[in-house]
This record gives sequence, C-alpha cells and structure tokens, in this order.
Amino acid sequence: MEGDMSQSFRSLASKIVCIGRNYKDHALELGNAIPKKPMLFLKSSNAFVEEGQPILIPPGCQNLHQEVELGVVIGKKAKNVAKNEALSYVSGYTVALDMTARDFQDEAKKAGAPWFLAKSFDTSCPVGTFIPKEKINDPHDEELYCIINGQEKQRCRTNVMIFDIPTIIEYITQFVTLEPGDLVLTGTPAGVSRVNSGDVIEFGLSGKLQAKFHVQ
Ligand SMILES: O=C(O)/C=C/C(=O)CC(=O)C(=O)O
Ligand SMILES: [Mg+2]
Repeated sequence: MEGDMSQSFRSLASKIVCIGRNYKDHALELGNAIPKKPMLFLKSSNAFVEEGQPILIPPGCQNLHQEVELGVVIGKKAKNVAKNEALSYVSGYTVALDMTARDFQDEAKKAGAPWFLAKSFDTSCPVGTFIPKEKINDPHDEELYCIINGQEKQRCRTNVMIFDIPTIIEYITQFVTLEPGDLVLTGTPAGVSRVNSGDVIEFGLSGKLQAKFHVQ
C-alpha cells in the first residue's frame, strides 16, 4: 500500500478532511475564538491538484488566500480509532495549501451558511509529494513554510498545533470513516494573505518537501 503511494496518491484521495483554527495565532489573526474541540470541514476530491497544474481563482472571488498545512495521508480504513493507535493508521505525510476564497467565506459566515464554495472549488487543494511516514520521526516537530513571489508569508513549527494528529484522528473517526488515501489537513498557522493571478507560491516542510504552484 505505502509503496504504491510513493509517486502520487491523487487517485486515492477520495476525500480531504480539514481542521480549522488549529493554530492559535491564525485563529486570532482572523478574529476567531480558540476552539475547544477540532473544527472540521470537507474539501471534495476535485480540489486536489499536483505540481504542474495551475491554481485557479474561482469566478467572482476578490480575496483568495493561501493557507499552508501539514497533510496526513491515511493508510488503512479507520473507524473509532483510539488516540494511542491513531498514528498506525497513517501511511505518510505531505504539505498542501488550503486555498480559501476568503470573501466567499466571510459571506457564508455572515449568513450562517456552509463554507463549501469558499473551500472546495476546483484546484483549492494544491498538494506536494507524498512523504512515507518512516521519513518523519515526529510530525509534531517539523517546520511548515510558505513563500509568495519570493517573500516569506508563513513559517511555523508543527508543535504548536492546538489538537495533535492522534487527537484529530480519534475525533474524526468517531463520526466519519477514513479510507486509505484520504487526506487530513491539520490547519494553518498565521500569515495567510491575498494571492493574485500570476503569483508563484512555494511551500513545504523544511528539509523534507518543497512544492511550487502558479496562480493562473
Ligand atoms: O473562521 C474563519 O474565519 C476562517 C477559518 C479557516 O479558514 C480555518 C482554516 O481553514 C484553518 O485554520 O486552517
Ligand atoms: Mg485551513
């Protein structure tokens, strides 16, 4: 299973479960309260794009933001998984952008409506390469970064996540079965910003993964 996933896990990524407000500084930069339990939303598989494909700005969006996030790739079917076993369901990691149409999201928040269009439009999840779990000793001791047009926007260690990966997997699998190839995005640190047509976004995990995407 894990060997098969070393080149690309695109065809396996049937769903992308995202955690929101999982870094205190990001929750605060958008004026949100610190969550008491993981906050979940979903991106559909059409959001997934790999290097070489452009990031598209959805029609009418005036404020598209990048959010760099550590991605957890699920290796086997997971339902009602206990925290102490959760990492055995992980086949590896990646880094992704949770592209967010912030103006659509603000409108949805005001209306008490779902974030679907803000978060799950085509190309809203650019994803780097797959890193087998053996190459990451501790996913909570890594550094995420994001650079736009050569200017650093986000850099943060993963140890400051509010809910760690075992807690996230235990929580999700009480409600939703995770399948092999599913991707769990663990939330973004502070530094989200507006991106525009023509921008070049480079992001990754220091020393382990680098990815580059163009905004069309
Ligand atoms: O509540 C908001 O205004 C925005 C929240 C997010 O977009 C949450 C995330 O996707 C995240 O924290 O990574
Ligand atoms: Mg996010």
